[in-house]
Amino acid sequence: MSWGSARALAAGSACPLGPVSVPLSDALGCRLAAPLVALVAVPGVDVSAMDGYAVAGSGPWRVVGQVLAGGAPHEGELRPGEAVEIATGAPTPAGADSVLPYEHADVGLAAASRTDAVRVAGAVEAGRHIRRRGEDIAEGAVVLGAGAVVTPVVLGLAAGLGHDELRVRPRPRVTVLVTGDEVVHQGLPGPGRVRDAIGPFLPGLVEWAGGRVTGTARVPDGQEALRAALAGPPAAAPDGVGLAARPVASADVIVACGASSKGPADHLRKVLGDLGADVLVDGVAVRPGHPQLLARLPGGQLVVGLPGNPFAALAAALTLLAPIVRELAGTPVRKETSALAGEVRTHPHNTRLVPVRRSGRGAVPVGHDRPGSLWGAALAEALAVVPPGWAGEQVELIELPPGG
Ligand SMILES: Nc1nc2c(c(=O)[nH]1)N[C@H]1C(S)=C(S)[C@@H](COP(=O)(O)OP(=O)(O)OC[C@H]3O[C@@H](n4cnc5c(N)ncnc54)[C@H](O)[C@@H]3O)O[C@H]1N2
Ligand code: MOO
Repeated sequence: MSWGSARALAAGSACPLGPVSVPLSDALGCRLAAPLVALVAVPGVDVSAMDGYAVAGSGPWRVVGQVLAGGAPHEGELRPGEAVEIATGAPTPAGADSVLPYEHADVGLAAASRTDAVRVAGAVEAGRHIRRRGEDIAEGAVVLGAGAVVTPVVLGLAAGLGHDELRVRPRPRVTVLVTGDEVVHQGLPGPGRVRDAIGPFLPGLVEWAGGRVTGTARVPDGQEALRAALAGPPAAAPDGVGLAARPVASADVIVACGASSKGPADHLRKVLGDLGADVLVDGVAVRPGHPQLLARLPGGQLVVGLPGNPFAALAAALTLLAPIVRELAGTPVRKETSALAGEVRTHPHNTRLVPVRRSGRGAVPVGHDRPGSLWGAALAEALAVVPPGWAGEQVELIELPPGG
Protein backbone atom coordinates (compact mmCIF):
# COMPACT_ATOMS: atom_id res chain seq x y z
CA MET A 1 0.00 0.00 0.00
CA SER A 2 1.32 3.47 -0.83
CA TRP A 3 2.18 5.80 2.03
CA GLY A 4 -0.54 8.31 1.07
CA SER A 5 -3.21 5.59 0.87
CA ALA A 6 -2.19 4.19 4.26
CA ARG A 7 -2.42 7.60 5.90
CA ALA A 8 -5.81 8.33 4.33
CA LEU A 9 -7.12 4.89 5.23
CA ALA A 10 -6.02 5.32 8.84
CA ALA A 11 -7.84 8.65 9.14
CA GLY A 12 -10.91 7.18 7.42
CA SER A 13 -11.02 4.17 9.75
CA ALA A 14 -11.61 6.32 12.84
CA CYS A 15 -15.09 7.57 13.73
CA PRO A 16 -14.99 10.86 15.65
CA LEU A 17 -15.88 10.26 19.31
CA GLY A 18 -19.28 11.63 20.38
CA PRO A 19 -19.40 14.67 22.70
CA VAL A 20 -19.49 14.23 26.47
CA SER A 21 -19.99 16.57 29.42
CA VAL A 22 -17.06 16.48 31.83
CA PRO A 23 -16.11 18.42 34.97
CA LEU A 24 -13.82 21.37 34.24
CA SER A 25 -10.83 19.57 35.73
CA ASP A 26 -11.19 16.73 33.19
CA ALA A 27 -11.62 19.00 30.16
CA LEU A 28 -8.05 20.28 29.84
CA GLY A 29 -6.66 19.55 26.37
CA CYS A 30 -10.03 18.53 24.89
CA ARG A 31 -11.79 20.42 22.11
CA LEU A 32 -15.11 22.13 22.80
CA ALA A 33 -17.99 20.24 21.22
CA ALA A 34 -20.30 23.25 21.55
CA PRO A 35 -19.73 27.01 21.69
CA LEU A 36 -18.82 28.37 25.13
CA VAL A 37 -21.58 30.73 26.25
CA ALA A 38 -21.49 33.19 29.14
CA LEU A 39 -24.03 31.90 31.69
CA VAL A 40 -23.61 35.15 33.62
CA ALA A 41 -22.62 38.70 32.80
CA VAL A 42 -19.13 39.86 33.78
CA PRO A 43 -19.30 41.74 36.03
CA GLY A 44 -22.61 40.41 37.27
CA VAL A 45 -23.66 43.81 38.71
CA ASP A 46 -22.18 47.31 38.64
CA VAL A 47 -19.05 47.10 40.82
CA SER A 48 -16.24 49.35 41.90
CA ALA A 49 -12.98 49.05 39.98
CA MET A 50 -10.99 50.75 42.78
CA ASP A 51 -10.70 50.82 46.55
CA GLY A 52 -12.05 54.23 47.61
CA TYR A 53 -15.41 55.99 47.83
CA ALA A 54 -18.48 55.56 45.64
CA VAL A 55 -19.95 59.06 45.39
CA ALA A 56 -23.20 60.65 44.23
CA GLY A 57 -23.45 64.18 42.86
CA SER A 58 -20.71 66.71 43.42
CA GLY A 59 -18.41 66.82 46.46
CA PRO A 60 -17.50 67.11 49.15
CA TRP A 61 -19.39 64.00 50.23
CA ARG A 62 -20.57 62.71 53.57
CA VAL A 63 -19.57 59.07 54.09
CA VAL A 64 -22.71 57.15 55.04
CA GLY A 65 -21.53 53.55 54.98
CA GLN A 66 -19.06 50.93 53.85
CA VAL A 67 -19.41 48.14 51.25
CA LEU A 68 -16.94 45.27 51.04
CA ALA A 69 -16.73 42.64 48.27
CA GLY A 70 -18.80 39.69 49.49
CA GLY A 71 -20.36 41.81 52.25
CA ALA A 72 -23.87 43.24 52.46
CA PRO A 73 -24.66 45.78 49.73
CA HIS A 74 -25.51 49.34 50.70
CA GLU A 75 -29.20 49.63 51.37
CA GLY A 76 -31.11 52.29 49.52
CA GLU A 77 -29.96 54.84 47.01
CA LEU A 78 -27.07 57.27 47.53
CA ARG A 79 -28.32 60.83 47.53
CA PRO A 80 -26.31 63.67 46.01
CA GLY A 81 -23.55 64.65 48.43
CA GLU A 82 -23.31 61.16 49.94
CA ALA A 83 -20.57 58.57 49.61
CA VAL A 84 -19.86 55.02 50.78
CA GLU A 85 -16.43 53.63 51.40
CA ILE A 86 -16.08 50.77 48.90
CA ALA A 87 -13.73 47.91 48.07
CA THR A 88 -12.69 46.85 44.57
CA GLY A 89 -15.28 44.40 43.24
CA ALA A 90 -18.00 45.41 45.71
CA PRO A 91 -21.38 46.42 44.22
CA THR A 92 -21.77 50.15 43.83
CA PRO A 93 -24.98 51.47 45.43
CA ALA A 94 -27.81 52.78 43.26
CA GLY A 95 -27.28 56.48 42.69
CA ALA A 96 -23.45 56.28 42.71
CA ASP A 97 -21.97 58.26 39.81
CA SER A 98 -18.30 57.37 40.14
CA VAL A 99 -15.62 56.08 42.48
CA LEU A 100 -13.00 58.31 44.05
CA PRO A 101 -9.86 56.20 44.72
CA TYR A 102 -8.26 56.57 48.18
CA GLU A 103 -5.16 58.09 46.57
CA HIS A 104 -7.23 61.03 45.24
CA ALA A 105 -9.42 61.54 48.32
CA ASP A 106 -9.04 64.26 50.93
CA VAL A 107 -10.54 62.81 54.07
CA GLY A 108 -11.59 64.79 57.15
CA LEU A 109 -14.12 64.83 59.97
CA ALA A 110 -17.31 66.83 59.33
CA ALA A 111 -16.68 69.72 61.71
CA ALA A 112 -19.79 71.69 60.77
CA SER A 113 -22.21 68.97 61.85
CA ARG A 114 -20.20 68.24 65.06
CA THR A 115 -20.71 64.50 64.41
CA ASP A 116 -18.22 61.72 63.75
CA ALA A 117 -19.31 61.56 60.13
CA VAL A 118 -16.43 61.53 57.68
CA ARG A 119 -16.29 63.87 54.73
CA VAL A 120 -14.30 63.27 51.60
CA ALA A 121 -13.45 65.60 48.79
CA GLY A 122 -11.66 65.16 45.51
CA ALA A 123 -11.91 65.49 41.76
CA VAL A 124 -14.07 62.85 40.03
CA GLU A 125 -15.14 62.19 36.50
CA ALA A 126 -18.69 60.95 35.90
CA GLY A 127 -18.82 57.15 35.56
CA ARG A 128 -15.11 56.72 36.33
CA HIS A 129 -13.95 53.54 38.12
CA ILE A 130 -17.35 51.85 37.98
CA ARG A 131 -17.40 48.59 35.98
CA ARG A 132 -20.93 48.30 34.64
CA ARG A 133 -22.84 44.99 34.61
CA GLY A 134 -21.89 43.01 31.46
CA GLU A 135 -19.22 45.54 30.48
CA ASP A 136 -16.54 42.83 30.08
CA ILE A 137 -18.78 40.01 28.85
CA ALA A 138 -22.54 40.21 28.26
CA GLU A 139 -24.73 37.39 29.56
CA GLY A 140 -25.35 34.94 26.71
CA ALA A 141 -22.31 36.04 24.70
CA VAL A 142 -20.57 33.28 22.70
CA VAL A 143 -16.97 33.65 23.83
CA LEU A 144 -15.42 30.65 22.06
CA GLY A 145 -16.58 28.54 19.15
CA ALA A 146 -16.91 24.75 18.98
CA GLY A 147 -13.55 23.19 18.20
CA ALA A 148 -11.49 25.51 20.41
CA VAL A 149 -8.93 23.72 22.57
CA VAL A 150 -9.57 23.82 26.32
CA THR A 151 -6.36 25.40 27.60
CA PRO A 152 -5.70 26.33 31.24
CA VAL A 153 -6.90 29.86 30.38
CA VAL A 154 -10.13 28.53 28.88
CA LEU A 155 -10.78 26.64 32.13
CA GLY A 156 -10.49 29.92 34.04
CA LEU A 157 -12.73 31.70 31.55
CA ALA A 158 -15.37 28.95 31.70
CA ALA A 159 -15.34 28.92 35.50
CA GLY A 160 -15.71 32.71 35.56
CA LEU A 161 -18.74 32.37 33.32
CA GLY A 162 -20.44 29.94 35.72
CA HIS A 163 -19.63 26.58 34.11
CA ASP A 164 -18.99 23.49 36.26
CA GLU A 165 -18.87 21.17 33.26
CA LEU A 166 -17.93 21.54 29.63
CA ARG A 167 -19.30 19.78 26.56
CA VAL A 168 -16.20 18.42 24.83
CA ARG A 169 -14.97 15.90 22.32
CA PRO A 170 -13.34 13.29 24.57
CA ARG A 171 -9.64 12.71 24.14
CA PRO A 172 -9.10 9.31 22.56
CA ARG A 173 -7.55 6.81 24.96
CA VAL A 174 -4.48 5.01 23.72
CA THR A 175 -2.87 2.01 25.39
CA VAL A 176 0.69 1.10 24.48
CA LEU A 177 2.12 -2.42 24.49
CA VAL A 178 5.92 -2.47 24.32
CA THR A 179 7.12 -5.91 23.26
CA GLY A 180 10.61 -7.40 23.12
CA ASP A 181 12.51 -9.43 25.68
CA GLU A 182 15.65 -7.48 24.76
CA VAL A 183 14.03 -4.14 25.64
CA VAL A 184 14.90 -2.56 29.00
CA HIS A 185 13.27 0.49 30.52
CA GLN A 186 15.95 2.14 32.59
CA GLY A 187 19.68 2.48 32.94
CA LEU A 188 22.34 1.40 30.49
CA PRO A 189 21.36 -1.49 28.23
CA GLY A 190 23.69 -4.46 28.75
CA PRO A 191 25.03 -6.65 25.93
CA GLY A 192 22.18 -7.77 23.66
CA ARG A 193 19.77 -5.36 25.35
CA VAL A 194 18.31 -2.09 24.04
CA ARG A 195 16.64 0.80 25.87
CA ASP A 196 12.98 1.39 25.00
CA ALA A 197 13.03 4.51 22.81
CA ILE A 198 9.41 4.24 21.59
CA GLY A 199 7.41 4.12 24.83
CA PRO A 200 8.91 7.48 25.91
CA PHE A 201 7.90 9.42 22.77
CA LEU A 202 4.38 8.05 22.35
CA PRO A 203 2.59 9.94 25.18
CA GLY A 204 3.77 13.34 23.88
CA LEU A 205 2.97 12.43 20.28
CA VAL A 206 -0.49 11.16 21.21
CA GLU A 207 -1.13 14.24 23.38
CA TRP A 208 -0.12 16.54 20.51
CA ALA A 209 -2.52 14.73 18.19
CA GLY A 210 -5.35 15.26 20.73
CA GLY A 211 -5.38 11.95 22.64
CA ARG A 212 -3.92 10.57 25.82
CA VAL A 213 -1.94 7.47 26.66
CA THR A 214 -3.86 5.86 29.49
CA GLY A 215 -1.47 2.99 30.07
CA THR A 216 1.77 1.43 28.92
CA ALA A 217 2.33 -2.29 29.37
CA ARG A 218 5.52 -4.25 28.86
CA VAL A 219 4.71 -7.45 27.08
CA PRO A 220 7.21 -10.31 26.92
CA ASP A 221 7.87 -11.96 23.57
CA GLY A 222 5.53 -14.83 22.84
CA GLN A 223 2.15 -15.24 21.24
CA GLU A 224 0.31 -15.94 24.46
CA ALA A 225 1.45 -12.76 26.21
CA LEU A 226 0.57 -10.62 23.19
CA ARG A 227 -2.80 -12.32 22.76
CA ALA A 228 -3.61 -11.83 26.44
CA ALA A 229 -2.54 -8.20 26.25
CA LEU A 230 -4.72 -7.51 23.22
CA ALA A 231 -7.68 -9.57 24.35
CA GLY A 232 -8.18 -7.99 27.75
CA PRO A 233 -6.38 -6.81 30.85
CA PRO A 234 -2.79 -7.92 30.29
CA ALA A 235 -1.36 -10.78 32.30
CA ALA A 236 1.21 -9.75 34.90
CA ALA A 237 4.59 -9.10 33.36
CA PRO A 238 7.40 -11.23 34.86
CA ASP A 239 8.93 -8.19 36.52
CA GLY A 240 5.55 -7.21 37.91
CA VAL A 241 5.68 -3.71 36.45
CA GLY A 242 4.21 -1.83 33.60
CA LEU A 243 0.68 -3.13 33.48
CA ALA A 244 -1.70 -0.77 31.79
CA ALA A 245 -2.99 1.72 34.32
CA ARG A 246 -6.37 1.17 32.74
CA PRO A 247 -7.27 -2.09 31.05
CA VAL A 248 -6.68 -2.37 27.34
CA ALA A 249 -10.43 -2.96 27.07
CA SER A 250 -11.17 0.72 27.72
CA ALA A 251 -8.78 2.00 25.03
CA ASP A 252 -9.94 3.43 21.72
CA VAL A 253 -6.61 2.58 20.12
CA ILE A 254 -4.01 -0.01 21.10
CA VAL A 255 -0.44 0.49 19.91
CA ALA A 256 1.85 -2.53 19.79
CA CYS A 257 5.56 -1.74 19.32
CA GLY A 258 8.16 -4.11 17.98
CA ALA A 259 6.23 -7.14 16.77
CA SER A 260 5.22 -6.12 13.27
CA SER A 261 7.87 -7.75 11.07
CA LYS A 262 8.33 -11.39 10.10
CA GLY A 263 10.84 -12.64 12.67
CA PRO A 264 10.34 -15.56 15.06
CA ALA A 265 9.20 -13.19 17.82
CA ASP A 266 6.93 -11.05 15.60
CA HIS A 267 3.52 -12.43 16.46
CA LEU A 268 1.26 -9.46 15.91
CA ARG A 269 -0.12 -10.60 12.56
CA LYS A 270 -0.86 -14.13 13.80
CA VAL A 271 -2.42 -12.95 17.05
CA LEU A 272 -4.61 -10.41 15.27
CA GLY A 273 -5.78 -13.21 12.94
CA ASP A 274 -6.59 -15.47 15.92
CA LEU A 275 -8.58 -12.69 17.55
CA GLY A 276 -10.68 -12.24 14.39
CA ALA A 277 -9.31 -8.76 13.67
CA ASP A 278 -9.87 -7.13 10.32
CA VAL A 279 -6.42 -6.18 9.01
CA LEU A 280 -6.73 -2.84 7.19
CA VAL A 281 -3.05 -2.08 6.51
CA ASP A 282 -0.32 -4.73 6.36
CA GLY A 283 2.92 -3.09 5.31
CA VAL A 284 3.36 0.34 3.75
CA ALA A 285 5.66 1.36 0.87
CA VAL A 286 7.62 3.80 3.02
CA ARG A 287 11.21 4.01 4.34
CA PRO A 288 11.65 3.83 7.19
CA GLY A 289 8.71 2.08 8.76
CA HIS A 290 7.45 -0.34 6.15
CA PRO A 291 6.46 -3.18 8.55
CA GLN A 292 3.51 -1.27 10.04
CA LEU A 293 0.04 -2.62 10.64
CA LEU A 294 -3.46 -1.37 11.23
CA ALA A 295 -6.30 -3.65 12.26
CA ARG A 296 -9.71 -3.43 13.84
CA LEU A 297 -10.60 -5.87 16.62
CA PRO A 298 -14.11 -7.38 16.55
CA GLY A 299 -15.08 -5.00 19.39
CA GLY A 300 -14.18 -1.98 17.23
CA GLN A 301 -10.86 -1.00 18.80
CA LEU A 302 -8.12 -0.09 16.37
CA VAL A 303 -4.70 -1.71 16.73
CA VAL A 304 -1.64 0.04 15.31
CA GLY A 305 1.50 -2.06 14.95
CA LEU A 306 4.72 -0.05 14.99
CA PRO A 307 8.08 -1.48 13.95
CA GLY A 308 10.74 -1.88 16.62
CA ASN A 309 13.38 0.38 15.06
CA PRO A 310 12.71 3.72 16.79
CA PHE A 311 12.80 6.07 13.78
CA ALA A 312 10.75 3.53 11.81
CA ALA A 313 8.28 3.49 14.73
CA LEU A 314 8.08 7.30 14.69
CA ALA A 315 7.49 7.34 10.92
CA ALA A 316 4.76 4.71 11.32
CA ALA A 317 3.19 6.56 14.25
CA LEU A 318 2.95 9.70 12.10
CA THR A 319 1.51 7.66 9.21
CA LEU A 320 -1.17 5.65 11.05
CA LEU A 321 -1.49 6.63 14.71
CA ALA A 322 -1.48 10.44 14.51
CA PRO A 323 -4.18 10.61 11.78
CA ILE A 324 -6.40 8.21 13.75
CA VAL A 325 -6.05 10.15 17.00
CA ARG A 326 -6.64 13.47 15.22
CA GLU A 327 -9.76 12.15 13.56
CA LEU A 328 -11.14 10.73 16.82
CA ALA A 329 -10.40 13.97 18.69
CA GLY A 330 -11.31 16.45 15.94
CA THR A 331 -7.80 17.93 15.85
CA PRO A 332 -7.29 19.89 12.62
CA VAL A 333 -4.34 19.07 10.36
CA ARG A 334 -2.05 21.75 8.99
CA LYS A 335 -0.86 21.14 5.42
CA GLU A 336 2.55 22.41 4.39
CA THR A 337 4.60 22.03 1.24
CA SER A 338 8.13 23.16 0.59
CA ALA A 339 11.01 23.01 -1.81
CA LEU A 340 13.63 20.48 -0.77
CA ALA A 341 17.17 21.81 -0.67
CA GLY A 342 20.11 19.44 -0.40
CA GLU A 343 20.97 15.86 -1.14
CA VAL A 344 18.14 13.32 -0.80
CA ARG A 345 18.25 9.63 -1.58
CA THR A 346 15.10 8.58 -3.40
CA HIS A 347 13.61 5.12 -3.64
CA PRO A 348 12.08 3.67 -6.81
CA HIS A 349 8.98 2.21 -5.09
CA ASN A 350 8.86 3.62 -1.59
CA THR A 351 8.10 7.05 -0.19
CA ARG A 352 10.96 8.28 1.97
CA LEU A 353 10.35 10.26 5.15
CA VAL A 354 13.36 12.53 5.58
CA PRO A 355 14.07 14.61 8.71
CA VAL A 356 14.47 18.28 7.67
CA ARG A 357 14.79 21.80 9.03
CA ARG A 358 13.17 24.76 7.32
CA SER A 359 15.42 27.40 5.70
CA GLY A 360 15.09 30.27 3.23
CA ARG A 361 16.10 27.85 0.45
CA GLY A 362 13.52 25.25 1.44
CA ALA A 363 13.63 22.19 3.69
CA VAL A 364 17.17 20.98 4.36
CA PRO A 365 17.80 17.34 5.34
CA VAL A 366 19.59 17.06 8.67
CA GLY A 367 20.99 13.55 8.14
CA HIS A 368 21.31 10.91 10.89
CA ASP A 369 18.19 9.23 9.55
CA ARG A 370 18.92 5.52 10.02
CA PRO A 371 15.78 3.54 11.03
CA GLY A 372 17.31 2.52 14.36
CA SER A 373 18.12 6.06 15.51
CA LEU A 374 16.01 9.07 16.48
CA TRP A 375 18.98 11.44 16.18
CA GLY A 376 17.94 13.03 12.84
CA ALA A 377 14.28 13.31 13.87
CA ALA A 378 15.36 14.99 17.12
CA LEU A 379 17.36 17.58 15.17
CA ALA A 380 14.53 18.10 12.67
CA GLU A 381 11.48 20.34 12.58
CA ALA A 382 9.51 18.15 10.17
CA LEU A 383 9.67 15.07 7.98
CA ALA A 384 9.77 15.69 4.23
CA VAL A 385 7.59 13.26 2.29
CA VAL A 386 9.71 12.30 -0.73
CA PRO A 387 7.60 10.23 -3.12
CA PRO A 388 9.03 7.29 -5.13
CA GLY A 389 11.02 8.55 -8.13
CA TRP A 390 10.96 12.15 -6.84
CA ALA A 391 12.35 14.56 -9.45
CA GLY A 392 12.75 17.82 -7.59
CA GLU A 393 9.17 19.03 -7.23
CA GLN A 394 7.78 20.55 -3.99
CA VAL A 395 7.26 18.05 -1.19
CA GLU A 396 4.83 17.81 1.71
CA LEU A 397 6.24 18.42 5.18
CA ILE A 398 4.67 16.59 8.08
CA GLU A 399 5.04 18.18 11.47
CA LEU A 400 6.92 16.56 14.30
CA PRO A 401 5.44 16.90 17.78
CA PRO A 402 6.88 20.05 19.37
CA GLY A 403 8.17 20.34 22.92
CA GLY A 404 5.87 21.29 25.82
N1 LIG B 1 12.76 -10.70 6.89
C1 LIG B 1 12.50 -9.41 7.18
N2 LIG B 1 13.07 -8.89 8.26
C2 LIG B 1 12.84 -7.58 8.57
C3 LIG B 1 12.03 -6.81 7.72
C4 LIG B 1 11.43 -7.43 6.62
O1 LIG B 1 10.68 -6.80 5.85
N3 LIG B 1 11.68 -8.74 6.39
N4 LIG B 1 11.87 -5.49 8.02
C5 LIG B 1 12.89 -4.87 8.82
C6 LIG B 1 12.48 -3.56 9.24
S1 LIG B 1 12.50 -2.39 8.06
C7 LIG B 1 12.15 -3.29 10.53
S2 LIG B 1 11.76 -1.69 11.00
C8 LIG B 1 12.11 -4.30 11.57
C9 LIG B 1 10.81 -4.23 12.34
O2 LIG B 1 10.76 -5.34 13.15
P1 LIG B 1 9.76 -5.50 14.37
O3 LIG B 1 8.69 -4.51 14.35
O4 LIG B 1 9.34 -6.89 14.38
O5 LIG B 1 10.67 -5.17 15.60
P2 LIG B 1 11.79 -6.05 16.25
O6 LIG B 1 12.29 -7.05 15.29
O7 LIG B 1 11.34 -6.48 17.56
O8 LIG B 1 12.89 -4.92 16.47
C10 LIG B 1 13.60 -4.31 15.45
C11 LIG B 1 14.77 -3.57 16.11
O9 LIG B 1 14.26 -2.57 16.97
C12 LIG B 1 14.69 -2.79 18.31
N5 LIG B 1 13.59 -2.44 19.20
C13 LIG B 1 12.45 -3.12 19.40
N6 LIG B 1 11.66 -2.48 20.27
C14 LIG B 1 12.31 -1.37 20.62
C15 LIG B 1 12.02 -0.29 21.48
N7 LIG B 1 10.86 -0.23 22.17
N8 LIG B 1 12.92 0.71 21.60
C16 LIG B 1 14.11 0.66 20.94
N9 LIG B 1 14.43 -0.33 20.09
C17 LIG B 1 13.55 -1.33 19.94
C18 LIG B 1 15.02 -4.23 18.36
O10 LIG B 1 15.92 -4.53 19.40
C19 LIG B 1 15.60 -4.46 16.99
O11 LIG B 1 16.93 -4.02 16.94
O12 LIG B 1 12.23 -5.58 11.01
C20 LIG B 1 13.28 -5.68 10.03
N10 LIG B 1 13.43 -7.05 9.68
O1 MOO C 1 10.99 0.18 9.02
MO1 MOO C 1 12.50 -0.36 8.85
O2 MOO C 1 13.98 0.00 8.09
O3 MOO C 1 12.17 0.74 7.47
O4 MOO C 1 13.41 0.37 10.06
